[in-house]
Amino acid sequence: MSALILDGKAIAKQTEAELSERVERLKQSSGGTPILATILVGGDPASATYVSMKQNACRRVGMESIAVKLPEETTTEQLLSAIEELNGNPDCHGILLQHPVPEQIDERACFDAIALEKDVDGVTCLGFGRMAMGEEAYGSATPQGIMRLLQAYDIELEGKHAVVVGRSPILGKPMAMMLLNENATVTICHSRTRNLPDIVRQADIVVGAVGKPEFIRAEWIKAGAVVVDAGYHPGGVGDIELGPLEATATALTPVPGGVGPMTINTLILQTVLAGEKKLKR
Ligand SMILES: Nc1nc2c(c(=O)[nH]1)N[C@@H](CN(C=O)c1ccc(C(=O)N[C@@H](CCC(=O)O)C(=O)O)cc1)CN2
Repeated sequence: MSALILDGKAIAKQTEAELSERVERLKQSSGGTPILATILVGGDPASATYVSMKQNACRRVGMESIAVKLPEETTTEQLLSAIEELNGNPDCHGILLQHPVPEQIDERACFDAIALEKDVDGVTCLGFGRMAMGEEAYGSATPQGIMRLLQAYDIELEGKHAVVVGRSPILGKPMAMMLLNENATVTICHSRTRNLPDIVRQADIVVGAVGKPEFIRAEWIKAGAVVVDAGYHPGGVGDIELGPLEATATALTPVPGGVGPMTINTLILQTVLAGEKKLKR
């Protein structure tokens, strides 16, 4: 067996072509352009890279972005007031607060200050709750990107046992809810799960979302499983030991070029949707 490669880079590129046309049509019909505000707090180099990748993606589809850059010593109150200003800015359709923020900041309070209609990165509790209940909401960008990637390759989810390893607020938890909403049977594992390899061995679909390089070993994963790796670590490795799985899995997301590009693409797609809602009148 040779695993089908779920090529996030290719799907994102294809979607960008469609989004460029939508943005152009919106400009023609309304005179307006979808605008994403990006907020970067502090000097973490990886975060700065991801934010500039998001701004570049805005440019590629003809959108604009507003860059807010705040110093390392920013307080929760200062960040809340920057978010409030963007909430009240009629030209801004979506707000991205790059995670992680410096440790003195109450990140949850700041995420939750983002107005629901501008939460195009899907980080608010309100958005999460609505998504989990099957109501309209923008999904958290990485798990929503994974769902879009699985859908693009017609991967069946109904009745399948999905094991999500990781329970973070913007990845593992929403991932589990999204899979559940598509009628998968979902197990969420985490750092205190006992017998992790035995649970992973039962999975038809494995999602690695732990943030530790190659923590999930290839030998834990049964032949024929669908393998989704949401990790990205220096050296181009993810959370799963992917090498041997190329010969045994049904399908897998590569690192790089799998989930990462879909994360950014989903943020852009959801900002276009938010722009369309505001500008198409
Ligand atoms: N507010 C948010 N913060 C963070 C999120 C998020 O979705 N919202 N996700 C991650 C980081 N992230 C986006 O912010 C991200 C990470 C990696 C990639 C990516 O495309 N990686 C490439 C490889 C990297 C490279 O080329 O340098 C790949 O996998 O192909 C995109 C987005 C944490 N913070």
